[in-house]
Amino acid sequence: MAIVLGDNRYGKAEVRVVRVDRSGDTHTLRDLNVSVALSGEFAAVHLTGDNAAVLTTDAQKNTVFAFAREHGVASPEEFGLRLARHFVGSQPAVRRARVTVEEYAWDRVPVTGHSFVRRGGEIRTVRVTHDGSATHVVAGLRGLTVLNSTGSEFRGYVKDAYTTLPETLDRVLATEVHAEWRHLSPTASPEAPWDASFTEVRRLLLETFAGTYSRSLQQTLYAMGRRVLEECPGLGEIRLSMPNRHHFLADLEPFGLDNPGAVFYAADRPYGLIEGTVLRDDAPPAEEAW
Ligand SMILES: O=c1[nH]c(=O)c2[nH]c(=O)[nH]c2[nH]1
Repeated sequence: MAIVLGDNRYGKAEVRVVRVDRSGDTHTLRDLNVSVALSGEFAAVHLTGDNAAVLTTDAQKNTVFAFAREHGVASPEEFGLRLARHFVGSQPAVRRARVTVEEYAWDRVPVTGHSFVRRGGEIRTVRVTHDGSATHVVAGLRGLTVLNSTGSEFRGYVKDAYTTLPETLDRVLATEVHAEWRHLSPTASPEAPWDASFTEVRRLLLETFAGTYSRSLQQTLYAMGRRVLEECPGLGEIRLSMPNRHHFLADLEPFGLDNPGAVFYAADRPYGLIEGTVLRDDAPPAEEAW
């Protein structure tokens, strides 16, 4: 009996690359999750610790970003083919490359040429509270994921000993809106046009996110809440919770490539979490509604 190495592969999993094409006023967006798995002549790596044949998973990740910049992303198939052929063609030890690509679909928000809403994943919510006399309806949504590929800056903040974030005049602003709004009691009857009301608030949130030039996500949050209350007199209060889904500019300088807002790394965690309530100052408080 001998113990032997069986099937094996290695690579970088879930490279979250976002390619923005800014040619013209109307931007286009490709949002991919790319995984690479290489296999071939890698017995020595496992058996003796000899790394001579290893193309690092870090380099594989860099290749994904560099190819997105150099060649663009015409389709996930084209991008996957280009990568797989590159790894097999350039590395003698690699006999097989498996490139897995997930694409997240975004629809345009027609207000601007640079605003997008992600397809799917959105949930409408309702909380009804009734105690025999008073009734409260809190309607809402979560998972409304939106992105502006320009029209957002962030600067002028505190620079303490631990601040390293560079100021920016142009960044991607993306968030997953979680919003709940409280209907004032007089409108809280079963016959009220609830669907129309929901559609209207959702439209206002989306349009305001898209149409607001942002100096911070906090400012955008307030603008969204304010617009909803201005347009919907039957609402007393809106609570918003908005994670800042950071999109960091990929550093392509080591590969001799510039990156004028074209290729981003969509970070998963940690994320900034921006939360706030916007309310009418004359609305009766109703903590029990929440
Ligand atoms: O819109 C932002 N608000 C912040 O408070 C913040 N903090 C940070 O690091 N980036 C951002 N962006």
